[in-house]
Amino acid sequence: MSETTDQPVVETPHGAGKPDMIVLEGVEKIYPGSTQPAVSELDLAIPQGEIVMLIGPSGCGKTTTLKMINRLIEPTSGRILLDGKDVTHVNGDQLRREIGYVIQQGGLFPHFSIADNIGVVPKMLGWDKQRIRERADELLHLVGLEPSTFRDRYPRQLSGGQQQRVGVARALAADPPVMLMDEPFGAIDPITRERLQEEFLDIQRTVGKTIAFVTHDLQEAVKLGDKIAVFATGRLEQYADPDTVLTRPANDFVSDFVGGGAAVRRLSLVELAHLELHPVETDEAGTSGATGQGTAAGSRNGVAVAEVDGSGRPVSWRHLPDRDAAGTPLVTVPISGSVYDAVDVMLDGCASLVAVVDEEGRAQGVLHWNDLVGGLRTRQGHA
Ligand SMILES: Nc1ncnc2c1ncn2[C@@H]1O[C@H](COP(=O)(O)OP(=O)(O)OP(=O)(O)O)[C@@H](O)[C@H]1O
Repeated sequence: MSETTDQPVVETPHGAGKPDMIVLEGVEKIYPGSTQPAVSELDLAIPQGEIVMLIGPSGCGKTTTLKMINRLIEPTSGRILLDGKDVTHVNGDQLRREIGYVIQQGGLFPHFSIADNIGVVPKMLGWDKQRIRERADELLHLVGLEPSTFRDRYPRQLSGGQQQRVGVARALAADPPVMLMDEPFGAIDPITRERLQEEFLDIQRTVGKTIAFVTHDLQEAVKLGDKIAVFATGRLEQYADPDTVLTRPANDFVSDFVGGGAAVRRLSLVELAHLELHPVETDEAGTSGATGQGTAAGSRNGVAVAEVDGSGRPVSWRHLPDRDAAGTPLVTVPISGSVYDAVDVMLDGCASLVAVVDEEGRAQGVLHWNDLVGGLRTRQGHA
């Protein structure tokens, strides 16, 4: 176990060559009537285009920190810079129009239609109606909601996950460079939450915002964060990339917070697309083994062969080199996922191997349970 240090360990305060978009310098918050700072002498720099996850136990000052960035809460002392400009004393309302903000359950206005919810900030900025309408439709598309179905509905007519998507669309409406997200997926069931996380990463690949994101969930922090800021009460204990936080916790507090299971959590950092997978061949259902499409004669002793449906999607194992194909369930995982997702699918399906499939659902390779203990091999050029 590492020693407890007096200073927060800030290992990667800057992104490689990227300018810092959000900078907190010696920021402190002491609420009226309190003697203890809720946030104490905080230095934090978030590089442009990165997602930084703020995590820590309840009451440690995550939300206070987030709300000081858009000045919903005024810092007692210290400076906040956005894109190099000191915003500590600028007009707060003005500032908040330039910063996207997403909260739990979307925080939508119940009496506004979905389109009007998305258009709140553009309207304040004086955009004309046509432009606001077009922007709302564009963003509904981006977050996976069909505009013609959703634009005229009211928030109560949407599921929690759909409301959350609208919350993200609303925050993006005026294309702010910075987004603040306060447990946006906290109140969503685990399956929907995972889907929203994937979609959020997809959207971020398109929009490239600088994002400060509060979460309670370490797995979420590891999955979404370029960096993780771990807070104890009012204090930053470690600020580093997820792998470093999991493998080299800065002190006993972080070590205890990360807890057991760090090795399993790290599996979500290993992308299937970067792995050397076992080869797989395919036979269309109904064909005999020898004539199946894609099956090289004589190769099937050493190679897994999956039976595929008319669309080329694997449905069952026809041949497995070292086990009974008929008795082994065929489970699949998308190649855009991580080894963690593959393990999850294998455990869920009681399967000792998984077919990794592309976007169309076609088999690209196989990952075996044994690979996890025997050592995962990455493809050349990918660490
Ligand atoms: N308006 C307020 N007035 C007084 N104290 C406050 C106020 N808001 C928060 N606090 C206190 O400041 C501390 C930090 O609160 P904050 O909400 O930032 O924590 P958090 O890490 O976001 O917590 P949680 O994970 O439970 O949401 C807590 O002790 C809280 O009680």
